[in-house]
Amino acid sequence: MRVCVIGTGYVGLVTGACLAHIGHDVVCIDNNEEKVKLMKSGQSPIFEPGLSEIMQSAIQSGKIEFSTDLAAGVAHGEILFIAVGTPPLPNGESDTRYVEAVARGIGANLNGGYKVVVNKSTVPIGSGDWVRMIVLDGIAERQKTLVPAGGVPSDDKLPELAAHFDVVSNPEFLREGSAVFDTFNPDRIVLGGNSSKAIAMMQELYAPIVERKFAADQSLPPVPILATDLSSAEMIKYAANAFLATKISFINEVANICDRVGADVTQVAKGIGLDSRIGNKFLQAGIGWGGSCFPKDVSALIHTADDYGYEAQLLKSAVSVNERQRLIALEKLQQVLKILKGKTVGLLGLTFKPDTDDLRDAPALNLIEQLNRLGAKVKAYDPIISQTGMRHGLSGVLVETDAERLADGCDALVLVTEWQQFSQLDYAKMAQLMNNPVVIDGRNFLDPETMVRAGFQYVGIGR
Ligand SMILES: NC(=O)C1=CN([C@@H]2O[C@H](COP(=O)(O)OP(=O)(O)OC[C@H]3O[C@@H](n4cnc5c(N)ncnc54)[C@H](O)[C@@H]3O)[C@@H](O)[C@H]2O)C=CC1
Ligand SMILES: O=C(O)[C@H]1O[C@H](OP(=O)(O)OP(=O)(O)OC[C@H]2O[C@@H](n3ccc(=O)[nH]c3=O)[C@H](O)[C@@H]2O)[C@H](O)[C@@H](O)[C@@H]1O
Repeated sequence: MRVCVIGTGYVGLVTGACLAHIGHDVVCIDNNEEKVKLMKSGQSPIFEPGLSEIMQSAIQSGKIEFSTDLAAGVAHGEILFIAVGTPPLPNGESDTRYVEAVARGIGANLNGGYKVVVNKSTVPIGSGDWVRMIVLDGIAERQKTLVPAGGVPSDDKLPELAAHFDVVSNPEFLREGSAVFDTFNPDRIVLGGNSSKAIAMMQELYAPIVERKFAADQSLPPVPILATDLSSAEMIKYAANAFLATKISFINEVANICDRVGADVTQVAKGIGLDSRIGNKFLQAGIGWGGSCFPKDVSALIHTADDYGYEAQLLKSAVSVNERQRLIALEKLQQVLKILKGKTVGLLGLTFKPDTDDLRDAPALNLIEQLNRLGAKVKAYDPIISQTGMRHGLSGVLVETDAERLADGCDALVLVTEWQQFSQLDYAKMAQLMNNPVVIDGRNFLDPETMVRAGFQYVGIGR
């Protein structure tokens, strides 16, 4: 099928490359010229395992193209994905201006053939109908420009074009760091909309994935497709992220109680996770959830509830537990070192989770800010950020090129991100290079006994 993906970030580029990999003809549009230039040369502007490989093979087989030309993308695609960002506004509400610009642009460039406009971006509930309205506005604006000078505006073609597109909500559930894997191995595909024609086209688009043709385990039953109305699909996305974020806040709260009573949260998580009603995923206690989505999506849902006069108390608590948890490493550093002024703290990891280069709303950023405020010097080593020099949004921290340089002269280390590489460092050597070999394990990732044998004082979260 002919697909156009507008917005080539973590979601758009992965979606475009994966759809090209399974045989569709994809045009990816972005208004960032630098990014488009890079992608045309076969390079991915983001770090995501497996992405460059499938991008390059799709380029070679002619299945994917990159462009800044929205008109050409709209003309090409029978399915048009909107995958631009929806960042948070200061009041927590979702900023939908990029979605609006794209929807208007789609309307202004519709060419008469039937199109499915797909909301892949995470958008406030009700956005499906709103996007339809904006596309219609775009069509109407173009109609006006087609009127000859001095002529009477005519809406003649408007009904025809308006009848030739439908809007579908197709929320995305991929995780950064495993985005390609998640796209080929989804737990479900949600399709919201009221046009059976549009839903049928989406089912055709996803058929190879549904049939597990590109799955890690091809013997699994087909991927469930859930067809819903627009609003329910939009709500499913927010509810899923809010539930997962709340689950993490829950285990972090339990960890803080464990710390006080002398229990070990890693054992407690195992014990409750074996109950199939609870499940063992997303029960890893630590320094809190971050990233580009959990914080903004939970805030947006709270804001939506507020708009309808409902106070989302549980969600607000999940957020406040998380805000406090973001500072737990600082509390522990103060317990061990007492005074932080003049001390040097080394951070192992900067990104909000492993296997990504994404620093958006990373817990490391809060920690750096607070340590600076208290007069500590902060250094960091991150396997990706240290290598690529992608330091956007980073200040008040010296980024070292390896873990031993990081350890040199430190009064404590804090493991912020559980990069797999951090399980294989030469901690005995690192301990010798430090002023004071203390490690705060912000992700309960390291083995306490190994760390003690290496000469460290080990402090975990709730263990
Ligand atoms: N990052 C993630 O893991 C996930 C994100 N989402 C949602 O997907 C959406 C996109 O998120 P990301 O991919 O992280 O965003 P991103 O910020 O990485 O990428 C957005 C892209 O859209 C481009 N763009 C903005 N305005 C444009 C326009 N008018 N025309 C063409 N391109 C334009 C930007 O240049 C950028 O490349 C958001 O709504 C997010 O909540 C959903 C699931 C997972
Ligand atoms: O909407 C989105 O953007 C995406 O948000 C999350 O994906 P992502 O943010 O990429 O990464 P996660 O693996 O969910 O981790 C989010 C945060 O929670 C933290 N986390 C995760 C799991 C856990 O047990 N404990 C914990 O503290 C991570 O360290 C990270 O800071 C969801 O898992 C995806 O399903 C969703 O599509």
